[in-house]
Amino acid sequence: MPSHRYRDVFAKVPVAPVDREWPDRRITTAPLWVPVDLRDGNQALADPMDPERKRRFFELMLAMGYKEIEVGYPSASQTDFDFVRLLATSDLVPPDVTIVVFTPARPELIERTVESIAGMHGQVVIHMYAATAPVWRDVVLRRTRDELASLIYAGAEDILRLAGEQENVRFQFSPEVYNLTEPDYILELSDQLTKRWDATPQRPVILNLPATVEVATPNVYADQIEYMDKNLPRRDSVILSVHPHNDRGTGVACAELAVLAGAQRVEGCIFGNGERTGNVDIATLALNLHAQGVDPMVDFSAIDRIRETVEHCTRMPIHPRHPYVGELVYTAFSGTHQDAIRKGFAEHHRRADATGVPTSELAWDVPYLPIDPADVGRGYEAVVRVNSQSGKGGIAHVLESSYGVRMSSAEEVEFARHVQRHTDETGREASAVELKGLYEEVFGCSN
Ligand SMILES: CC(=O)SCCNC(=O)CCNC(=O)[C@H](O)C(C)(C)COP(=O)(O)OP(=O)(O)OC[C@H]1O[C@@H](n2cnc3c(N)ncnc32)[C@H](O)[C@@H]1OP(=O)(O)O
Ligand SMILES: CC(C)C(=O)C(=O)O
Repeated sequence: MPSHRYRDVFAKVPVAPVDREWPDRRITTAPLWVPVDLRDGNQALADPMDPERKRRFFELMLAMGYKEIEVGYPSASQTDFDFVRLLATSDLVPPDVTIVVFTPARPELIERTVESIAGMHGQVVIHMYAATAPVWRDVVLRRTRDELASLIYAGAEDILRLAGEQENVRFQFSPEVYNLTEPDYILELSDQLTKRWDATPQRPVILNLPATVEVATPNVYADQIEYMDKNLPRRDSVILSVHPHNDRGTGVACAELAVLAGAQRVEGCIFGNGERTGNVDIATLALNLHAQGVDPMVDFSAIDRIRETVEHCTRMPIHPRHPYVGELVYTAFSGTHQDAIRKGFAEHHRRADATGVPTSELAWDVPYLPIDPADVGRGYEAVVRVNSQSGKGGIAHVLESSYGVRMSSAEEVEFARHVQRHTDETGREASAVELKGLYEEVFGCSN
Protein backbone atom coordinates (compact mmCIF):
# COMPACT_ATOMS: atom_id res chain seq x y z
CA MET A 1 0.00 0.00 0.00
CA PRO A 2 1.24 3.53 -0.75
CA SER A 3 1.86 4.53 2.87
CA HIS A 4 4.50 7.02 1.67
CA ARG A 5 1.63 9.29 0.58
CA TYR A 6 0.77 10.13 4.18
CA ARG A 7 2.55 12.23 6.78
CA ASP A 8 2.24 12.20 10.52
CA VAL A 9 0.71 15.02 12.50
CA PHE A 10 4.09 16.56 13.33
CA ALA A 11 4.75 17.20 9.64
CA LYS A 12 1.41 18.99 9.31
CA VAL A 13 1.11 21.28 12.29
CA PRO A 14 3.39 22.62 15.02
CA VAL A 15 2.54 20.83 18.27
CA ALA A 16 3.50 23.35 20.94
CA PRO A 17 5.79 22.01 23.65
CA VAL A 18 4.03 21.62 26.99
CA ASP A 19 5.40 20.74 30.38
CA ARG A 20 2.83 17.97 30.51
CA GLU A 21 1.13 17.08 33.76
CA TRP A 22 -1.77 15.04 32.37
CA PRO A 23 -0.02 11.64 32.60
CA ASP A 24 0.12 11.90 36.40
CA ARG A 25 -3.46 13.02 36.91
CA ARG A 26 -6.63 11.02 37.60
CA ILE A 27 -10.23 11.68 36.65
CA THR A 28 -12.23 12.10 39.84
CA THR A 29 -15.32 13.96 38.63
CA ALA A 30 -17.44 13.86 35.50
CA PRO A 31 -16.91 16.62 32.95
CA LEU A 32 -19.86 18.65 31.65
CA TRP A 33 -21.47 16.46 28.99
CA VAL A 34 -23.02 17.85 25.84
CA PRO A 35 -24.74 15.34 23.59
CA VAL A 36 -24.62 16.54 19.99
CA ASP A 37 -26.73 13.70 18.57
CA LEU A 38 -29.38 16.10 17.32
CA ARG A 39 -26.82 18.15 15.36
CA ASP A 40 -23.52 16.41 14.56
CA GLY A 41 -25.08 12.94 14.85
CA ASN A 42 -28.07 14.03 12.80
CA GLN A 43 -26.00 15.57 10.01
CA ALA A 44 -24.31 12.20 9.49
CA LEU A 45 -27.54 10.30 8.84
CA ALA A 46 -28.73 9.36 5.37
CA ASP A 47 -32.26 10.12 6.57
CA PRO A 48 -32.09 12.95 9.09
CA MET A 49 -34.35 12.70 12.11
CA ASP A 50 -37.95 13.79 11.56
CA PRO A 51 -39.70 15.88 14.22
CA GLU A 52 -41.01 12.81 16.08
CA ARG A 53 -37.51 11.31 16.26
CA LYS A 54 -35.88 14.57 17.33
CA ARG A 55 -38.39 15.05 20.09
CA ARG A 56 -38.11 11.46 21.31
CA PHE A 57 -34.31 11.66 21.40
CA PHE A 58 -34.45 15.01 23.18
CA GLU A 59 -36.80 13.64 25.83
CA LEU A 60 -34.54 10.64 26.30
CA MET A 61 -31.57 12.92 26.98
CA LEU A 62 -33.58 14.90 29.52
CA ALA A 63 -34.66 11.70 31.26
CA MET A 64 -31.03 10.58 31.44
CA GLY A 65 -30.07 13.80 33.17
CA TYR A 66 -28.15 15.73 30.50
CA LYS A 67 -28.13 19.42 31.38
CA GLU A 68 -26.77 20.91 28.15
CA ILE A 69 -27.97 19.63 24.78
CA GLU A 70 -27.06 20.74 21.26
CA VAL A 71 -30.43 20.58 19.55
CA GLY A 72 -29.70 21.45 15.95
CA TYR A 73 -28.40 23.63 13.14
CA PRO A 74 -31.47 25.84 12.81
CA SER A 75 -30.32 27.61 9.65
CA ALA A 76 -29.76 24.30 7.85
CA SER A 77 -33.31 23.06 7.43
CA GLN A 78 -36.89 23.89 8.24
CA THR A 79 -37.05 20.75 10.40
CA ASP A 80 -34.19 21.95 12.57
CA PHE A 81 -35.55 25.48 12.75
CA ASP A 82 -39.01 24.26 13.69
CA PHE A 83 -37.64 21.97 16.36
CA VAL A 84 -35.84 24.87 18.04
CA ARG A 85 -39.03 26.91 17.76
CA LEU A 86 -40.94 24.08 19.42
CA LEU A 87 -38.49 24.17 22.33
CA ALA A 88 -38.74 27.95 22.55
CA THR A 89 -42.51 28.02 22.57
CA SER A 90 -43.38 25.00 24.72
CA ASP A 91 -42.53 23.84 28.20
CA LEU A 92 -40.41 20.92 26.95
CA VAL A 93 -37.15 22.39 28.28
CA PRO A 94 -36.73 22.18 32.06
CA PRO A 95 -35.36 25.34 33.68
CA ASP A 96 -32.01 23.74 34.54
CA VAL A 97 -31.26 22.62 30.97
CA THR A 98 -29.22 24.68 28.51
CA ILE A 99 -30.01 24.53 24.80
CA VAL A 100 -27.18 24.86 22.26
CA VAL A 101 -27.78 25.97 18.67
CA PHE A 102 -25.10 25.73 16.00
CA THR A 103 -24.20 28.18 13.23
CA PRO A 104 -21.43 28.98 10.74
CA ALA A 105 -19.96 32.48 10.68
CA ARG A 106 -22.29 33.64 7.91
CA PRO A 107 -24.42 36.71 8.63
CA GLU A 108 -27.70 35.48 7.12
CA LEU A 109 -27.37 32.11 8.88
CA ILE A 110 -26.52 33.74 12.21
CA GLU A 111 -29.61 35.89 11.83
CA ARG A 112 -31.77 32.83 11.21
CA THR A 113 -30.19 31.09 14.20
CA VAL A 114 -30.94 33.98 16.52
CA GLU A 115 -34.47 34.10 15.11
CA SER A 116 -34.92 30.42 16.03
CA ILE A 117 -34.26 31.00 19.74
CA ALA A 118 -36.56 34.00 20.20
CA GLY A 119 -38.57 33.60 23.39
CA MET A 120 -36.50 30.72 24.77
CA HIS A 121 -36.88 30.97 28.55
CA GLY A 122 -33.86 29.10 29.83
CA GLN A 123 -30.14 29.27 29.12
CA VAL A 124 -29.08 29.19 25.47
CA VAL A 125 -25.64 28.84 23.90
CA ILE A 126 -25.07 30.14 20.39
CA HIS A 127 -22.30 27.98 18.99
CA MET A 128 -20.40 29.42 16.04
CA TYR A 129 -17.80 27.46 14.10
CA ALA A 130 -15.28 28.01 11.37
CA ALA A 131 -12.56 25.74 10.05
CA THR A 132 -9.17 27.13 11.00
CA ALA A 133 -6.66 24.50 9.84
CA PRO A 134 -4.40 25.46 6.91
CA VAL A 135 -5.85 23.05 4.31
CA TRP A 136 -9.38 24.22 5.08
CA ARG A 137 -8.29 27.88 5.02
CA ASP A 138 -6.50 27.49 1.71
CA VAL A 139 -8.73 25.03 -0.13
CA VAL A 140 -12.22 25.36 1.34
CA LEU A 141 -12.63 28.89 2.64
CA ARG A 142 -9.87 30.35 0.43
CA ARG A 143 -8.84 32.91 3.00
CA THR A 144 -5.56 33.87 4.61
CA ARG A 145 -5.19 33.64 8.36
CA ASP A 146 -6.05 37.31 8.77
CA GLU A 147 -8.96 37.19 6.36
CA LEU A 148 -10.43 34.20 8.16
CA ALA A 149 -9.90 35.89 11.52
CA SER A 150 -11.84 38.90 10.19
CA LEU A 151 -14.70 36.64 9.06
CA ILE A 152 -14.82 35.02 12.51
CA TYR A 153 -14.77 38.36 14.34
CA ALA A 154 -17.51 39.66 12.05
CA GLY A 155 -19.60 36.59 12.97
CA ALA A 156 -18.90 37.19 16.65
CA GLU A 157 -19.99 40.82 16.28
CA ASP A 158 -23.17 39.79 14.48
CA ILE A 159 -24.05 37.39 17.28
CA LEU A 160 -23.31 40.03 19.87
CA ARG A 161 -25.42 42.62 18.07
CA LEU A 162 -28.36 40.29 17.62
CA ALA A 163 -28.33 38.39 20.92
CA GLY A 164 -25.80 40.04 23.25
CA GLU A 165 -28.49 41.83 25.22
CA GLN A 166 -30.28 38.59 26.06
CA GLU A 167 -28.97 37.67 29.49
CA ASN A 168 -29.84 34.00 29.06
CA VAL A 169 -27.57 33.69 26.00
CA ARG A 170 -23.92 32.63 26.13
CA PHE A 171 -21.45 32.12 23.31
CA GLN A 172 -19.36 29.25 22.03
CA PHE A 173 -16.71 29.07 19.34
CA SER A 174 -15.26 25.98 17.68
CA PRO A 175 -12.15 26.27 15.53
CA GLU A 176 -13.01 23.28 13.39
CA VAL A 177 -10.08 20.89 12.93
CA TYR A 178 -8.38 22.40 15.95
CA ASN A 179 -6.03 19.44 16.07
CA LEU A 180 -4.47 20.52 12.75
CA THR A 181 -4.42 24.26 13.47
CA GLU A 182 -1.39 26.29 14.55
CA PRO A 183 -1.66 26.87 18.34
CA ASP A 184 -0.65 30.54 18.13
CA TYR A 185 -3.56 31.16 15.77
CA ILE A 186 -6.00 29.59 18.22
CA LEU A 187 -4.63 31.70 21.06
CA GLU A 188 -5.04 34.82 18.95
CA LEU A 189 -8.64 33.93 18.00
CA SER A 190 -9.53 33.01 21.54
CA ASP A 191 -8.05 36.20 22.90
CA GLN A 192 -10.08 38.32 20.48
CA LEU A 193 -13.31 36.39 20.92
CA THR A 194 -13.26 36.37 24.70
CA LYS A 195 -12.54 40.10 24.59
CA ARG A 196 -15.31 40.85 22.07
CA TRP A 197 -17.82 38.60 23.82
CA ASP A 198 -16.78 40.06 27.17
CA ALA A 199 -16.11 36.70 28.80
CA THR A 200 -16.31 36.70 32.58
CA PRO A 201 -16.38 33.87 35.12
CA GLN A 202 -20.11 34.59 35.48
CA ARG A 203 -20.73 34.54 31.73
CA PRO A 204 -17.92 32.35 30.41
CA VAL A 205 -17.28 31.74 26.73
CA ILE A 206 -17.06 28.10 25.66
CA LEU A 207 -13.98 27.35 23.58
CA ASN A 208 -14.54 23.97 21.99
CA LEU A 209 -11.47 22.33 20.46
CA PRO A 210 -12.52 19.62 18.01
CA ALA A 211 -10.47 16.75 16.70
CA THR A 212 -12.78 17.06 13.68
CA VAL A 213 -10.83 14.32 11.91
CA GLU A 214 -8.72 12.25 14.25
CA VAL A 215 -5.11 12.30 13.02
CA ALA A 216 -2.78 11.35 15.86
CA THR A 217 -2.32 9.17 18.90
CA PRO A 218 -4.37 10.42 21.88
CA ASN A 219 -1.30 11.68 23.77
CA VAL A 220 -0.81 14.32 21.06
CA TYR A 221 -4.37 15.60 21.48
CA ALA A 222 -3.85 15.64 25.25
CA ASP A 223 -0.73 17.79 24.80
CA GLN A 224 -2.66 20.09 22.46
CA ILE A 225 -5.39 20.52 25.10
CA GLU A 226 -3.02 20.99 28.02
CA TYR A 227 -1.19 23.67 26.05
CA MET A 228 -4.43 25.62 25.70
CA ASP A 229 -5.39 25.01 29.32
CA LYS A 230 -2.12 26.60 30.37
CA ASN A 231 -1.87 29.40 27.84
CA LEU A 232 -5.37 30.67 27.10
CA PRO A 233 -5.92 34.29 27.98
CA ARG A 234 -8.76 34.88 30.48
CA ARG A 235 -8.66 31.21 31.39
CA ASP A 236 -11.07 31.59 34.29
CA SER A 237 -13.66 33.02 31.91
CA VAL A 238 -13.40 30.17 29.41
CA ILE A 239 -14.98 26.73 29.58
CA LEU A 240 -12.50 24.50 27.79
CA SER A 241 -14.40 21.92 25.78
CA VAL A 242 -13.43 19.04 23.50
CA HIS A 243 -15.16 17.37 20.59
CA PRO A 244 -13.31 14.25 19.46
CA HIS A 245 -14.20 12.14 16.45
CA ASN A 246 -13.20 8.54 16.05
CA ASP A 247 -11.37 8.18 12.73
CA ARG A 248 -8.49 6.23 14.28
CA GLY A 249 -10.79 4.38 16.65
CA THR A 250 -9.35 6.28 19.62
CA GLY A 251 -12.00 8.94 20.22
CA VAL A 252 -12.72 7.70 23.73
CA ALA A 253 -9.03 7.69 24.64
CA CYS A 254 -8.65 11.21 23.21
CA ALA A 255 -11.54 12.48 25.33
CA GLU A 256 -10.27 10.83 28.49
CA LEU A 257 -6.74 12.14 28.07
CA ALA A 258 -8.14 15.55 27.16
CA VAL A 259 -10.04 15.64 30.45
CA LEU A 260 -6.83 14.75 32.26
CA ALA A 261 -5.23 17.60 30.33
CA GLY A 262 -7.73 20.20 31.53
CA ALA A 263 -10.86 19.87 29.38
CA GLN A 264 -13.97 20.70 31.42
CA ARG A 265 -16.66 19.79 28.90
CA VAL A 266 -17.05 16.96 26.40
CA GLU A 267 -19.23 16.92 23.30
CA GLY A 268 -20.16 13.62 21.68
CA CYS A 269 -22.96 11.24 20.80
CA ILE A 270 -24.65 8.52 22.83
CA PHE A 271 -23.17 5.28 21.44
CA GLY A 272 -21.00 7.24 19.02
CA ASN A 273 -23.06 8.04 15.95
CA GLY A 274 -21.62 10.88 13.85
CA GLU A 275 -19.73 11.81 10.72
CA ARG A 276 -17.67 8.93 9.19
CA THR A 277 -16.60 6.72 12.13
CA GLY A 278 -18.62 8.82 14.53
CA ASN A 279 -18.37 11.33 17.31
CA VAL A 280 -16.83 10.20 20.55
CA ASP A 281 -19.18 7.83 22.36
CA ILE A 282 -20.33 9.63 25.50
CA ALA A 283 -22.07 6.48 26.77
CA THR A 284 -18.75 4.66 26.91
CA LEU A 285 -17.10 7.68 28.50
CA ALA A 286 -19.78 7.90 31.19
CA LEU A 287 -19.72 4.20 31.96
CA ASN A 288 -15.93 4.15 32.02
CA LEU A 289 -16.21 6.65 34.87
CA HIS A 290 -18.88 4.53 36.57
CA ALA A 291 -16.60 1.48 36.30
CA GLN A 292 -13.91 3.40 38.19
CA GLY A 293 -16.16 4.52 41.00
CA VAL A 294 -16.84 8.02 39.65
CA ASP A 295 -20.48 9.15 39.37
CA PRO A 296 -20.98 10.00 35.67
CA MET A 297 -23.93 12.30 36.57
CA VAL A 298 -26.07 10.74 33.83
CA ASP A 299 -28.26 7.69 34.17
CA PHE A 300 -27.61 4.57 32.10
CA SER A 301 -29.48 2.21 34.42
CA ALA A 302 -31.94 1.28 31.64
CA ILE A 303 -29.41 0.90 28.86
CA ASP A 304 -31.58 -1.25 26.63
CA ARG A 305 -34.36 1.32 26.57
CA ILE A 306 -31.79 3.98 25.72
CA ARG A 307 -30.43 1.76 23.00
CA GLU A 308 -33.90 1.15 21.51
CA THR A 309 -34.56 4.89 21.30
CA VAL A 310 -31.16 5.65 19.78
CA GLU A 311 -31.59 2.87 17.21
CA HIS A 312 -35.07 4.10 16.37
CA CYS A 313 -33.95 7.71 15.95
CA THR A 314 -30.78 7.01 13.96
CA ARG A 315 -32.23 3.99 12.12
CA MET A 316 -28.91 2.27 12.72
CA PRO A 317 -28.26 -0.88 14.75
CA ILE A 318 -25.72 -0.94 17.55
CA HIS A 319 -22.98 -3.53 17.20
CA PRO A 320 -23.27 -6.60 19.50
CA ARG A 321 -19.76 -5.90 20.83
CA HIS A 322 -20.30 -2.19 21.46
CA PRO A 323 -18.93 -1.34 24.96
CA TYR A 324 -21.47 -1.59 27.78
CA VAL A 325 -24.55 -1.83 25.52
CA GLY A 326 -23.85 -4.51 22.89
CA GLU A 327 -25.91 -7.65 23.10
CA LEU A 328 -22.82 -9.79 23.77
CA VAL A 329 -20.71 -7.63 26.04
CA TYR A 330 -21.68 -9.39 29.25
CA THR A 331 -21.56 -12.87 27.73
CA ALA A 332 -18.83 -15.52 27.87
CA PHE A 333 -18.86 -18.56 25.58
CA SER A 334 -15.41 -19.80 26.46
CA GLY A 335 -14.84 -22.35 29.16
CA THR A 336 -12.16 -20.78 31.32
CA HIS A 337 -13.90 -17.39 31.31
CA GLN A 338 -17.16 -19.08 32.32
CA ASP A 339 -15.44 -20.98 35.10
CA ALA A 340 -13.97 -17.73 36.44
CA ILE A 341 -17.30 -15.90 36.24
CA ARG A 342 -19.09 -18.72 38.03
CA LYS A 343 -16.53 -18.69 40.83
CA GLY A 344 -16.67 -14.89 40.92
CA PHE A 345 -20.45 -14.90 41.34
CA ALA A 346 -20.22 -17.51 44.09
CA GLU A 347 -17.62 -15.42 45.92
CA HIS A 348 -19.72 -12.27 45.46
CA HIS A 349 -22.73 -13.97 47.09
CA ARG A 350 -20.53 -15.43 49.83
CA ARG A 351 -19.23 -11.95 50.67
CA ALA A 352 -22.76 -10.49 50.59
CA ASP A 353 -23.92 -13.14 53.07
CA ALA A 354 -20.87 -12.63 55.27
CA THR A 355 -21.13 -8.84 55.39
CA GLY A 356 -24.89 -8.34 55.13
CA VAL A 357 -24.33 -5.89 52.26
CA PRO A 358 -26.81 -6.43 49.40
CA THR A 359 -25.24 -7.92 46.25
CA SER A 360 -26.21 -4.80 44.30
CA GLU A 361 -24.20 -2.58 46.69
CA LEU A 362 -21.19 -4.78 47.32
CA ALA A 363 -17.82 -3.93 45.70
CA TRP A 364 -17.67 -5.67 42.34
CA ASP A 365 -14.77 -8.03 41.63
CA VAL A 366 -16.16 -10.66 39.29
CA PRO A 367 -13.54 -11.75 36.74
CA TYR A 368 -14.14 -10.81 33.09
CA LEU A 369 -17.12 -8.56 33.88
CA PRO A 370 -15.91 -4.96 34.22
CA ILE A 371 -19.25 -3.89 35.71
CA ASP A 372 -22.23 -5.68 37.20
CA PRO A 373 -24.66 -6.05 34.25
CA ALA A 374 -27.50 -5.27 36.68
CA ASP A 375 -26.16 -1.68 37.00
CA VAL A 376 -27.34 -1.02 33.46
CA GLY A 377 -30.52 -3.06 33.77
CA ARG A 378 -29.24 -6.31 32.30
CA GLY A 379 -30.08 -9.71 33.78
CA TYR A 380 -27.60 -12.51 34.39
CA GLU A 381 -29.13 -15.12 32.04
CA ALA A 382 -26.89 -14.21 29.12
CA VAL A 383 -23.65 -14.03 31.12
CA VAL A 384 -22.75 -17.63 30.32
CA ARG A 385 -23.76 -19.26 27.03
CA VAL A 386 -22.65 -22.71 25.98
CA ASN A 387 -21.07 -23.96 22.75
CA SER A 388 -18.18 -26.27 21.85
CA GLN A 389 -15.69 -23.83 23.41
CA SER A 390 -17.35 -24.12 26.82
CA GLY A 391 -16.30 -26.26 29.77
CA LYS A 392 -17.86 -28.01 32.74
CA GLY A 393 -18.00 -24.85 34.88
CA GLY A 394 -20.06 -22.89 32.36
CA ILE A 395 -22.37 -25.79 31.61
CA ALA A 396 -23.01 -26.37 35.30
CA HIS A 397 -23.63 -22.63 35.79
CA VAL A 398 -26.35 -22.57 33.11
CA LEU A 399 -28.15 -25.59 34.53
CA GLU A 400 -27.90 -24.32 38.06
CA SER A 401 -28.93 -20.72 37.36
CA SER A 402 -31.73 -21.65 34.93
CA TYR A 403 -33.14 -24.76 36.61
CA GLY A 404 -31.56 -25.05 40.04
CA VAL A 405 -29.84 -28.28 38.91
CA ARG A 406 -26.74 -29.00 41.00
CA MET A 407 -24.31 -31.67 39.89
CA SER A 408 -21.51 -33.32 41.79
CA SER A 409 -17.98 -32.71 40.48
CA ALA A 410 -17.94 -36.13 38.85
CA GLU A 411 -21.30 -35.48 37.18
CA GLU A 412 -20.09 -32.12 35.89
CA VAL A 413 -17.10 -33.79 34.24
CA GLU A 414 -19.20 -36.52 32.72
CA PHE A 415 -21.99 -34.23 31.55
CA ALA A 416 -19.50 -31.81 29.95
CA ARG A 417 -18.28 -34.69 27.73
CA HIS A 418 -21.83 -35.22 26.42
CA VAL A 419 -22.37 -31.52 25.85
CA GLN A 420 -19.04 -31.27 24.07
CA ARG A 421 -19.99 -34.10 21.70
CA HIS A 422 -23.39 -32.54 21.08
CA THR A 423 -22.11 -29.03 20.35
CA ASP A 424 -19.30 -30.37 18.19
CA GLU A 425 -21.86 -32.28 16.14
CA THR A 426 -24.31 -29.39 15.75
CA GLY A 427 -21.62 -26.70 15.46
CA ARG A 428 -23.98 -24.39 17.32
CA GLU A 429 -24.69 -22.92 20.70
CA ALA A 430 -26.73 -25.14 23.07
CA SER A 431 -29.56 -23.30 24.79
CA ALA A 432 -30.47 -23.83 28.44
CA VAL A 433 -33.50 -25.85 27.33
CA GLU A 434 -31.31 -28.09 25.17
CA LEU A 435 -28.87 -28.59 28.05
CA LYS A 436 -31.72 -29.55 30.35
CA GLY A 437 -33.00 -32.11 27.80
CA LEU A 438 -29.52 -33.53 27.40
CA TYR A 439 -29.08 -33.69 31.15
CA GLU A 440 -32.28 -35.72 31.48
CA GLU A 441 -31.15 -38.05 28.68
CA VAL A 442 -27.80 -38.62 30.35
CA PHE A 443 -28.87 -38.91 33.97
CA GLY A 444 -32.44 -40.06 33.41
CA CYS A 445 -33.99 -37.57 35.79
CA SER A 446 -34.33 -33.78 36.28
CA ASN A 447 -32.53 -33.59 39.65
C1 LIG B 1 -17.42 19.68 11.34
C2 LIG B 1 -18.85 20.00 11.28
O1 LIG B 1 -19.63 19.25 11.71
S1 LIG B 1 -19.30 21.45 10.55
C3 LIG B 1 -21.03 21.37 10.38
C4 LIG B 1 -21.42 20.73 9.11
N1 LIG B 1 -22.85 20.58 9.05
C5 LIG B 1 -23.56 20.83 7.99
O2 LIG B 1 -23.04 21.25 6.98
C6 LIG B 1 -25.03 20.51 8.03
C7 LIG B 1 -25.92 21.66 7.65
N2 LIG B 1 -25.47 22.42 6.48
C8 LIG B 1 -26.32 22.85 5.53
O3 LIG B 1 -27.51 22.57 5.54
C9 LIG B 1 -25.75 23.75 4.47
O4 LIG B 1 -24.37 23.50 4.30
C10 LIG B 1 -25.97 25.25 4.82
C11 LIG B 1 -27.47 25.58 4.78
C12 LIG B 1 -25.46 25.58 6.19
C13 LIG B 1 -25.24 26.16 3.83
O5 LIG B 1 -25.61 25.75 2.54
P1 LIG B 1 -25.08 26.52 1.22
O6 LIG B 1 -25.27 27.97 1.36
O7 LIG B 1 -25.73 25.83 0.07
O8 LIG B 1 -23.49 26.30 1.19
P2 LIG B 1 -22.61 24.98 1.25
O9 LIG B 1 -23.25 23.91 2.03
O10 LIG B 1 -22.16 24.61 -0.12
O11 LIG B 1 -21.40 25.56 2.10
C14 LIG B 1 -20.23 26.04 1.52
C15 LIG B 1 -20.01 27.51 1.75
O12 LIG B 1 -19.98 27.82 3.16
C16 LIG B 1 -18.71 28.38 3.54
N3 LIG B 1 -18.44 27.97 4.89
C17 LIG B 1 -18.22 26.71 5.34
N4 LIG B 1 -18.09 26.72 6.66
C18 LIG B 1 -18.23 28.00 7.05
C19 LIG B 1 -18.18 28.62 8.31
N5 LIG B 1 -18.01 27.92 9.41
N6 LIG B 1 -18.38 29.95 8.38
C20 LIG B 1 -18.60 30.66 7.25
N7 LIG B 1 -18.66 30.12 6.03
C21 LIG B 1 -18.47 28.80 5.93
C22 LIG B 1 -17.77 27.77 2.49
O13 LIG B 1 -16.59 28.53 2.37
C23 LIG B 1 -18.63 27.84 1.25
O14 LIG B 1 -18.64 29.17 0.79
P3 LIG B 1 -18.45 29.50 -0.82
O15 LIG B 1 -19.68 28.96 -1.44
O16 LIG B 1 -18.36 30.98 -0.82
O17 LIG B 1 -17.22 28.80 -1.26
C1 LIG C 1 -17.44 22.33 14.45
C2 LIG C 1 -17.30 21.27 15.44
C3 LIG C 1 -17.98 21.45 16.72
C4 LIG C 1 -17.55 19.94 14.84
O1 LIG C 1 -18.66 19.47 14.73
C5 LIG C 1 -16.38 19.20 14.42
O2 LIG C 1 -15.31 19.80 14.28
O3 LIG C 1 -16.48 17.99 14.20
